Amino acid sequence: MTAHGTSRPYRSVLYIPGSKERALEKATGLACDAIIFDLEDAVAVDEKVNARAILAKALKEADYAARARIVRVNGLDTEWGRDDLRAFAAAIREGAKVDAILIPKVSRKSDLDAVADLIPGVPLWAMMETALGMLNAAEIASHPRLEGMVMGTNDLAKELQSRFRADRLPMMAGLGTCLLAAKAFGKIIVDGVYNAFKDEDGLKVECDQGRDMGFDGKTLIHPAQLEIANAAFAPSAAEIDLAQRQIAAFDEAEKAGLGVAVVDGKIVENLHIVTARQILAKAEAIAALGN
Ligand SMILES: CC(C)(COP(=O)(O)OP(=O)(O)OC[C@H]1O[C@@H](n2cnc3c(N)ncnc32)[C@H](O)[C@@H]1OP(=O)(O)O)[C@@H](O)C(=O)NCCC(=O)NCCSC(=O)C[C@H](O)C(=O)O
Ligand SMILES: [Mg+2]
Repeated sequence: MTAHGTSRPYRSVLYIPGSKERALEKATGLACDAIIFDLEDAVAVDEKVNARAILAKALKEADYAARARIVRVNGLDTEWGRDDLRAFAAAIREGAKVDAILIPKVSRKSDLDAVADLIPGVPLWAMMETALGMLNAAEIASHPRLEGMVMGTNDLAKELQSRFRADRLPMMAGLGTCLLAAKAFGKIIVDGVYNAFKDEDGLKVECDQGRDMGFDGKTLIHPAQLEIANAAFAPSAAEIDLAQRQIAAFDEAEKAGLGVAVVDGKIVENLHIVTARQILAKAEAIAALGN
């Protein structure tokens, strides 16, 4: 379940530079659950103002259907941040469909307050990518306007001066801390990007690790990464089958006045049924998307 008790999938969350008209158009037909329309690091300084206008137009005119539309603005400590927020507050009033505003490099809860005042009524998401943000993850997650968190593992690696490892050992303290914070406050949390976008095997390893940890999905930078993320973060056929059998066995146990059932040699209690129902709800939500 996500923040609002729904099972909206966030298996694949694709970044698209706000300046790239071809990619903005292409995304209307891509099998991603959500799109981060980026005005920050994917957009060159000379393109910042132009990208804002291109993106506002796309979000008014293009049909992104069920995909969640998340706009990543520039930080308020840059010359573009305030104008990005003003432009999108106006675009939303004029009919642009925006599901959330994503704020980069959130380090404190007060970073969210500053944005919340400038764009009332729109859910906020936070990029978790600074060392201070890791230390303040719980208070950031507790913000009432916050709906989701996105790991920014490139910026985090830069701050930590860590090196890439396939097992992501240097990232684990930050990933785990943010995951705990998001889950404690019922927020969505998606994993960071895998930069080597032609390396399918490496991406699969990272997606499986993120799924095992409990992330809702993975941020992606190229359409070629969608299929692997969608598969990794969807309930597998075996998980669906087990969930169905657990629910049936537990129903039978309850009818017999018992609080515990046994399936495949393992105990099933009420808490496992909560998980089983979540798995089935997510599978249904994905089936409804048709991809
Ligand atoms: C990585 C890329 C620069 C590669 O671009 P390109 O060489 O053009 O790729 P292809 O020729 O293979 O593209 C094939 C077609 O796919 C479309 N395309 C490419 N990327 C996207 C995309 N992201 N979304 C939608 N469509 C896309 C191309 O237009 C081609 O279409 P067609 O003309 O029909 O053939 C490029 O993929 C790219 O720019 N990716 C996004 C990079 C990005 O957003 N970076 C910022 C986010 S990462 C980050 O900042 C995370 C965080 O903050 C942190 O700190 O970690
Ligand atoms: Mg970043």
